[in-house]
Amino acid sequence: MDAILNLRGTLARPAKSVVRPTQKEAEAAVRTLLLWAGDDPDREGLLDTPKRVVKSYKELFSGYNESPEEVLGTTFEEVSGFNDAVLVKDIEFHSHCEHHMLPVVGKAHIAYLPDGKVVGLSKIARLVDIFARRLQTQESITAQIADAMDTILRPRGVAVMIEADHMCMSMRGIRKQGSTTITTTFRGAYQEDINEQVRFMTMVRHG
Ligand SMILES: Nc1nc2c(ncn2[C@@H]2O[C@H](COP(=O)(O)OP(=O)(O)OP(=O)(O)O)[C@@H](O)[C@H]2O)c(=O)[nH]1
Ligand SMILES: [Zn+2]
Repeated sequence: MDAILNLRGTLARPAKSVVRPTQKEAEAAVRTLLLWAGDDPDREGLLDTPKRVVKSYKELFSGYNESPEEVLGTTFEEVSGFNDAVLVKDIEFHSHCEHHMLPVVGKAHIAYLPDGKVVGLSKIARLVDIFARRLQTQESITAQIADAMDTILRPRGVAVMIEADHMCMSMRGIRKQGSTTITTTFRGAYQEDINEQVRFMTMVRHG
């Protein structure tokens, strides 16, 4: 054990220190799983697999090292008084379910009603990746995106919709192909005004 990892993104989870294993320890764990799957980790094709898996985990779970506060920290106020809805839709993401560690593939649609300042559009897509690149439930990603937008940007309202396919539903277990899960959540004016919700849904579906 060589490092204490201070989990960032306090909006998502309470700050907590976890002990991160060394790369060698992580590779040994992958080797154990290869044996558990019934294969021979010493055959040529699998020799570098533990190293590759550990490297890919760094990328797939990079969201633990990133902070929503930093990403949404840069805002612009010079927008000629614009204060109507901004919707970024069809933001594709890849995540992993926290129950089976299997892929969740989907799209996020995020709208907000600015209150004097707007955020760079790419930052909204970055925010999705911060939460997607962690072990998640779809409900949690939805709520965490909305909470981050709400508490950091302080807009008049936030709406989030996520549509995703869960591999743990199709590759294993119940094995139902093609089902999609949709989650929505609303904050501020979107929560209070059903017309804003309808407008959001219409913009998501019809542009
Ligand atoms: N609500 C919710 N459930 C999820 C999500 N991802 C996976 N699940 C579900 O988590 C549940 C875990 O159920 P368990 O009974 O503990 O585990 P399991 O025996 O592997 O369940 P099965 O998938 O039914 O075989 C399953 O019903 C999954 O479909 C998610 O994002 N949100
Ligand atoms: Zn799952």
